[in-house]
Amino acid sequence: MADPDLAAAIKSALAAVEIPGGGDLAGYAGLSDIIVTPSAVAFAIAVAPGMEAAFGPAREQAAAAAQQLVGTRKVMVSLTGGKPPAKAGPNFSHGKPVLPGKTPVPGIKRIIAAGSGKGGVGKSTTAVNLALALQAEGLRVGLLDADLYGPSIPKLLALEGQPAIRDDGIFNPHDAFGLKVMSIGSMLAKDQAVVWRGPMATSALRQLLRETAWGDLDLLVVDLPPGTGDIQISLFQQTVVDGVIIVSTPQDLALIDAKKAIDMIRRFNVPLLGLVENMSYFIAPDTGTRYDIFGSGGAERAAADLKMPFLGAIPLVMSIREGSDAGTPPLVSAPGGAEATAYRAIGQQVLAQLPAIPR
Ligand SMILES: Nc1ncnc2c1ncn2[C@@H]1O[C@H](COP(=O)(O)OP(=O)(O)OP(=O)(O)O)[C@@H](O)[C@H]1O
Repeated sequence: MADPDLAAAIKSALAAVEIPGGGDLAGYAGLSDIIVTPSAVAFAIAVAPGMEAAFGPAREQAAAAAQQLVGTRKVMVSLTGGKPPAKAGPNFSHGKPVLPGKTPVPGIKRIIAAGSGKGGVGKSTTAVNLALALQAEGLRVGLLDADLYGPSIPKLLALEGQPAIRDDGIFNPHDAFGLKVMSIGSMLAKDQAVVWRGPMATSALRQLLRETAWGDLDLLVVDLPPGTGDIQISLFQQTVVDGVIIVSTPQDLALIDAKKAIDMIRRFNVPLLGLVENMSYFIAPDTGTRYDIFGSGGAERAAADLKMPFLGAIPLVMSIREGSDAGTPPLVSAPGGAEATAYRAIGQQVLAQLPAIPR
């Protein structure tokens, strides 16, 4: 069945799901769009605060009804708190309609995410240095490590200990070089393996995002896990993400994987800010000579093919690896150096792509 037909069939099936207070889910104003991807089907039900438990059975019935129609695709139905939207019409953010179910995170003006098609391409390193680069532009910036399956931000920023928890159960984020930082990694014992099942992962994300005292932030950078899984779906469903940057290495294989991630982001109508090519070229530490070890221009051409901006290239340099491993990113250890300059140029491109941030 074609994707739009499948979404329509699921919506029809939801007419059989009763909701608290009378009526059915298909006709409920808090039902989001039904997103169909090659491997998953996802939608959200926005409910008034305190109504989550009452809507639990409707959520389960909706998931079961959808599962019957979608074969092996994975079904994700999330209940999102906050006020359901008024029936009168859609909300708007930056002139675009906001899907029902999406609620802003109080105090945060913009949210951007760093994603990649596969692991190990330097997404977390890029997210950290991009956050610092945006801070260097005068913004108040936070960083959320949503890579629940392989959190690396605590190491990259040398975060120590666990975040403090206030009496009301809200986390106080870490402060790292002026950034407000939360990572699931700082809540785990060292080297503890994490196996998150879908619902646990999404509720951990919700908690990190919404139960952290971020204060007033101009921008939050979210480090996503690689690929196209529960965390991405959950983030895009529950709040307005102003844009995603895709990090890729120059090898074609990585770009093929990146294409899948890009396709998914487009399906969720989240703006793609552009492609960053990491470990793009090598600079000899002794002579400063540049070597295009994988050929040049691959990611730039790929960005053009994918109709998305090319944000810039980051060299493959030992100082990035060593500084990252030691918890001192280049933006901190050598703010005027070539690496920091490359990240700052990308930060400026990102800001140029985003809607202006009100001050
Ligand atoms: N430009 C670079 N030059 C040299 N080393 C780099 C560069 N970018 C990242 N690295 C190194 O590559 C390794 C992987 O980086 P990182 O953890 O940021 O990748 P990732 O894509 O977030 O991976 P995962 O998704 O598995 O967490 C790290 O050891 C990091 O220090």
